[in-house]
Amino acid sequence: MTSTPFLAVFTSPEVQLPELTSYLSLDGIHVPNDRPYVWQNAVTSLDGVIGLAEIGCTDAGPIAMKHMEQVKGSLTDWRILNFGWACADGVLVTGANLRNEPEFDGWFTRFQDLQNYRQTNLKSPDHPLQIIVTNSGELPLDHPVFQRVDLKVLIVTGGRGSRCLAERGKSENVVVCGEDVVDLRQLMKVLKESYQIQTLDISTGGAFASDCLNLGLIDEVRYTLSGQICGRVNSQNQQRPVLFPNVRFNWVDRPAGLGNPLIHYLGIRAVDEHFVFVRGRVEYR
Ligand SMILES: NC(=O)C1=CN([C@@H]2O[C@H](COP(=O)(O)OP(=O)(O)OC[C@H]3O[C@@H](n4cnc5c(N)ncnc54)[C@H](OP(=O)(O)O)[C@@H]3O)[C@@H](O)[C@H]2O)C=CC1
Ligand SMILES: Nc1nc(O)c(N)c(N[C@@H]2O[C@H](COP(=O)(O)O)[C@@H](O)[C@H]2O)n1
Repeated sequence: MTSTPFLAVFTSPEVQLPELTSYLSLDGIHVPNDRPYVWQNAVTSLDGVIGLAEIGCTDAGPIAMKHMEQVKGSLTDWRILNFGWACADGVLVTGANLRNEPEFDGWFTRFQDLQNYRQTNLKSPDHPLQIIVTNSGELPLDHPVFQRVDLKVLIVTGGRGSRCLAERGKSENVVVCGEDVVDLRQLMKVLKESYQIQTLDISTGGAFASDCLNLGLIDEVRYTLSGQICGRVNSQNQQRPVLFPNVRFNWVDRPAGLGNPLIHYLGIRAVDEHFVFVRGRVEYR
């Protein structure tokens, strides 16, 4: 078993496999009986912004400072995210991911060393199942993720979304979980029981992830804390998307027996002066 220091510095921004496996080891995790083991991955500014939402840059890249060549830690963030995709049986994204990233052709690792790790060490299929969750059914059906023959894609929706998709001729690989909107507990159960998903990466924005947190469905978080402070609105005075828009700190509304999420930090990493990387187990106190 690899040693997993609590606090450490990555020796290079292009963080190599031994340091990735040490930081993000899945040794000893407990996969619940009724759902996969679930982690969320996100990059966030210090004030909780996960996308600038400016015209021409609706993705997460600017928060990770991907456009700034001198910021080496953006590569580390990208490697950590890609390592999660390499380890997961399924990666879950939302309609918003597809609408905001019309050119991104799938949530699978782009690095050959991580792909080799997936296939040789984990003996997993070439790519994780691409799980796209939508309530409205308003998906761009010409998105590149639907064009790749090497990717298995599953759309999960409720009754409303399935009608919308059917009207547009899409019923293949569409699963209905819930009545009008998606029942997230049922979704997780179906992924485990019908699709054999033991490990699930949630690479969504904050709205979906915090709905899952509210229901106690996330076991682990992997956050890249970017040194940026973005402000809550974009140049058009519209709210920017944030990491925890829906977490309700209202004990009365919480499901019976489920306390508020509390992060128990498992590992903290640094690489250059712009980012801190944290991994934590979610406890529900
Ligand atoms: N910094 C980061 O790490 C990341 C940033 N992003 C960025 O975040 C922004 C989007 O964030 P955010 O608005 O929070 O979006 P989310 O990714 O959380 O997606 C919201 C959409 O997800 C679907 N959805 C939300 N909750 C549920 C639910 N309970 N059940 C079923 N479907 C649900 C709906 O899709 P529909 O409308 O189709 O019904 C909704 O519009 C984008 O700018 C994106 O680029 C995205 C991923 C990671
Ligand atoms: N943690 C993290 N770091 C980044 O740099 C990210 N971009 C994301 N977001 C996820 O990555 C997908 C592709 O994003 P880009 O188009 O490269 O910005 C995006 O769909 C999110 O799932 N997360």
